[in-house]
Amino acid sequence: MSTYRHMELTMKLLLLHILRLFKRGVMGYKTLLILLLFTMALIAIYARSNDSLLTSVKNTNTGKIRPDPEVLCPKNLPELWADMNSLIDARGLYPNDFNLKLIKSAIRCARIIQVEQLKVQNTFKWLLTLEGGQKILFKPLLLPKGEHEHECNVGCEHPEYEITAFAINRLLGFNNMPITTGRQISWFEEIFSIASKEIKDVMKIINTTDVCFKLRCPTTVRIREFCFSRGMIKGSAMVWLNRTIRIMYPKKTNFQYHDFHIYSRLRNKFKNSLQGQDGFCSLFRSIPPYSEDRMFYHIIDMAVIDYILNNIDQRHTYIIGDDGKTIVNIMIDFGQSFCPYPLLLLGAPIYQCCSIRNSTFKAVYRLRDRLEEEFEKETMDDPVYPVLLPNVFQQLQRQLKELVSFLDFCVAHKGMKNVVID
Ligand SMILES: Nc1ncnc2c1ncn2[C@@H]1O[C@H](COP(=O)(O)OP(=O)(O)OP(=O)(O)O)[C@@H](O)[C@H]1O
Ligand SMILES: [Mn+2]
Repeated sequence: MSTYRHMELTMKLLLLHILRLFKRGVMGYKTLLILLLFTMALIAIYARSNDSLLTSVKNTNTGKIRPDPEVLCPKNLPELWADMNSLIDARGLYPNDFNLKLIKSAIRCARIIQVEQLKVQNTFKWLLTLEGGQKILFKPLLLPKGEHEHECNVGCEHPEYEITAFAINRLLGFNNMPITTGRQISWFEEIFSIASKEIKDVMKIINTTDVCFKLRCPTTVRIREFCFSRGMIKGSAMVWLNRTIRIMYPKKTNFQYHDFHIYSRLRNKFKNSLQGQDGFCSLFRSIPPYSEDRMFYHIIDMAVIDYILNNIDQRHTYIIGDDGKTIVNIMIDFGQSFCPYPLLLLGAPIYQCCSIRNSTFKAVYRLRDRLEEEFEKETMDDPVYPVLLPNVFQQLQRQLKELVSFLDFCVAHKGMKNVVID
């Protein structure tokens, strides 16, 4: 029971006791009056303190919400968001020389003006509108870092892996994942006053300082309560693309990128093709749009990142460019990364096809030699820092090394000029 509920009951009992004593003639009118006045004063003080509880939490948290006082919050937000959105083209979502630091600090500290609950799929998520109009997909960190609720994180996902995926996507020069960073949000200071009844109904305020909600991870029976101390919620914040997002389903077949995956083996007609048969890659390449180089090598890039992150959930996803025609390949959905089991088949597009873009090939080897320092540089100022626990980071290092060994194998068997494509 909360302290306040306790106080309320104690005061009611005190009142009853005073009245009982008066009835028994133990006290006179004067004593009764004094005691009643004293009790009423106590109730008034209690009511005031209860009323100001939200404010008092708010006050103690002031100054702690902004992640890093060193990073100034950008002022010209509407222009900043507009510039960012105008940079999307067929090559990706932002250019190599883009000022990510500035955008990330804007995502971390811009005022939240609207919050919507997105239909809960695998992950509890809010769609936030930040000052200047940019929408952000916010997924709170629920499970403790490194804890696996279910095999391969199906069910309750890990939003810190979205932040990791963005860093790796960036370090490999793909630049096709929507910009993602950690953000800390205060329920009391930033959400409460703008939240709809639907959102407030989900959240429970306990002891008026901790905010909790109950959630059943879709694949598990158990309902868990997740609590945020002082209402401070950390999570991943991803730029929302105001576009139609589509998943690639090649025409006249149910054959798609997922067909390489161990998890989709059961659902597709090509299940036997996955068992390392040589013909699989040429079959894949003969199916539009994978007959087109740009599409095929995007699949290889996806396999690179999925292998490094041991992620089972990615699909070939794209948006349409400003001209209404061009396909812009993007990468999303990494909350199920770092499956604790080795999933060799995630690397099938690499070791079966043995064909990769020169830029990806070089970036993979470069990253292998500098992963620790580069990842640290990308994430050191993140509010969710350290983004990965040491054992998960070691898994990342291991997976990257294995990926390099696939490429070594390809080069040894097919020769560099047949593996690396310009
Ligand atoms: N940055 C984004 N911009 C626009 N739409 C997005 C973005 N990220 C995700 N979406 C849309 O929201 C859907 C759900 O997002 P996401 O896959 O990240 O959530 P999830 O809870 O992990 O769901 P899933 O069950 O598919 O794993 C996506 O399929 C996509 O259509
Ligand atoms: Mn997901």
